[in-house]
Order: sequence, then structure tokens, then C-alpha cells
Amino acid sequence: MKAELCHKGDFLSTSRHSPHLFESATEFTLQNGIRVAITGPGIISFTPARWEDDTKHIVLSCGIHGNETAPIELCDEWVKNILTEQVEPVHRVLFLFGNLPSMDIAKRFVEENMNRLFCGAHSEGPGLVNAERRRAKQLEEAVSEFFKPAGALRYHYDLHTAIRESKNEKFAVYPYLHGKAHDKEQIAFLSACGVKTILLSQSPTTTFSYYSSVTHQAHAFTVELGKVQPFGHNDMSRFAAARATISALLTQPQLALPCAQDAEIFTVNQVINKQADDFSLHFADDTPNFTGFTKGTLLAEETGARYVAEYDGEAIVFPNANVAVGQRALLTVIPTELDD
Ligand SMILES: O=C(O)CCC(=O)N[C@@H](CCC(=O)O)C(=O)O
Ligand SMILES: [Zn+2]
Repeated sequence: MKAELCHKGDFLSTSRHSPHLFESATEFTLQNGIRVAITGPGIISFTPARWEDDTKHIVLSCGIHGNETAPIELCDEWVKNILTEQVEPVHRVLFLFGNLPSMDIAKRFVEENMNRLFCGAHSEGPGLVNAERRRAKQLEEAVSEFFKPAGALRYHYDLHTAIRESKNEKFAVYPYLHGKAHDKEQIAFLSACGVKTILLSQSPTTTFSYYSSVTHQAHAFTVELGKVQPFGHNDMSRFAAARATISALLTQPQLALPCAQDAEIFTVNQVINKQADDFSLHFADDTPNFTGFTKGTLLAEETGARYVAEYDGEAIVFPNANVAVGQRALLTVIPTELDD
């Protein structure tokens, strides 16, 4: 298995098609001294031979939604290049390919949206009743294990693509920090990745990035790199900046980044959760993310509630009337500035 993996680097493909091969943990060392640990299908970490206090501990997750293929293709390429020793990370890095069964059916999820199942939500209510709940728990444990020996330099970029077009094609959700200051270096890093729009979340959630942020004090983000496309249909030139900057993050001891003067910052104004089956959106299905509305415009309604724009220019993000009752159906955002 080791020889085959190091020859072709087919970790993702093996995880998807022969997951049983990775059911028990495997560790081995590459010829360049990098230690490889596989603790389950789609869960692989790389540790340089020697690491110091200034070594970064980086989690790159993708495919938490199985049809968001561009980040999966990017991570597949990094893992292949590291296994075949074409790329040598100088920091510790954990790659997580989240929802392997939903990749096979080209759907966001099989039974339940995995990105609402973190922070222990997987075990609440009915408990660990489906594969997505069990996987969310396994991914949390993988992150906890990975960050255990880590110093302060913890990072988690949870890579996604959005369902619809977006006026601001690439953007990141900065999880709620409970009063801690937002990190300008991280904004600069994201900007260098081509992600120049940042949404500051104002409340706890049960997303993967919030989990790493609140539980492990990691610099953590949900990063939206573009629009959902089937495997093989992504225009990879649109990801060139993200690919180059994340590659540099993995392989350079320190990144020299210009201050992000060009980042556009929004704060979340409304988190609208669907409460009734008749929840409906009051704008066209093809309305792009970040479309703004004038104050007073009816954005959505359902039995017992009407949701209107509270500010001129209040913009919609992630509208989705087809979510389960109780889940987020719409975010609205308004421009803001970063705290000093
Ligand atoms: O385009 C959409 O509607 C969803 C894209 C997506 O999966 N976004 C993440 C955002 C998570 C966060 O708020 O941090 C999600 O909905 O899980
Ligand atoms: Zn997603």
C-alpha cells in the first residue's frame, strides 16, 4: 500500500473507492523524511522530520459538501504532490476530504448537511444515526488529535464553493470570535488567495470552521472559492491565486504578504433560519450572492414571519429555501470596517 501510494499519490481515489484499506491507522515515512499518518479514509497528515515552535499546524478541509469539487481537486493535487515528493511541506498539514459518499452521488450531502453537525451537534437529538453525523465526529477527532501537539500557530481553511453565482466570486466566512480581534494577517493571506471579501459572523454556529476556531483557537475560515461544478469541469485558472498562495503557505517557513488594503469587509446582519415548510424567498432564483436591496424590501417569508432588509444596500448570501426546517435559509450582510 505504501509503495503504491508513494508512486501514484492516489490517496483520494483509494479513499473513495477502497475505503476499507484505510480503516485501520497507517503511518510511514517518505524518503525525504516527511512522516505520513493516515487515520481513516480521506484523513491524511504530513509532518516534517523536524519541527520547531514556529512550525505552523495547518488543516485544509474540502468536500464537507460532496459536490463542491474545485477544492477537492486542489487538495487531491497537494496530497499527490506531497506523497510523490514533488512538494515538501515545511509545516505540519492535515488534509481532510469530508463527505466521500456524497462525492460519488455529486450531491451536497447524502442525508444531512455535514456543515451543521460540528461542535458536538452530530451527537445531539437523535445522535449518531447517519454516516454524516459519524463522519463529522470523526473529523472533529482528527482535528483535535492533529492540534494536540501544536503550539499557537493553528490554522484551518475549510474550502467550499457556493451553490449560486456571486457578485463577489470568492469570499470567506470569519467565524464569530466572541470578542477577540480579527486577525489582519489572515485577511492579507486570504486576499493573496484572491479571497477579497470577508463576512464577519456575529454568532456561534455548528460549522467546521467555527468548531476549530472556538475549540482549538485556530485561525479558521470557511472559504468560498467559486461556484459548484461537477468534477473535471472547474476552470482551474480561476483558482491560481489560491493554489499558489496555499502552496507557498505549506512550503515556505514564513510568508511575506502585503497588507490587504483591498479587502471588502461585511458583517452579518441577519441570520434567517427556516421555521416553516412554506418558507419562500422573494427574489429570483438566479439572484447572485451579494445582491443588495433597499431598506424595507421583503426578502423572504413563511407562516408567522416576514423578513425585510433593515438597511439600504443590505445584501443576501447563501439563500436556500430548500433547507430543513430549523436550518439557515439566508444570511444578510452589510458593509463594515475591521476593528483596530
Ligand atoms: O452557496 C451556498 O448556499 C452554500 C455554500 C456553503 O456550503 N457555505 C457554507 C458556509 C458555512 C459558514 O457559514 O461558515 C455552508 O453553508 O455550510
Ligand atoms: Zn459548502
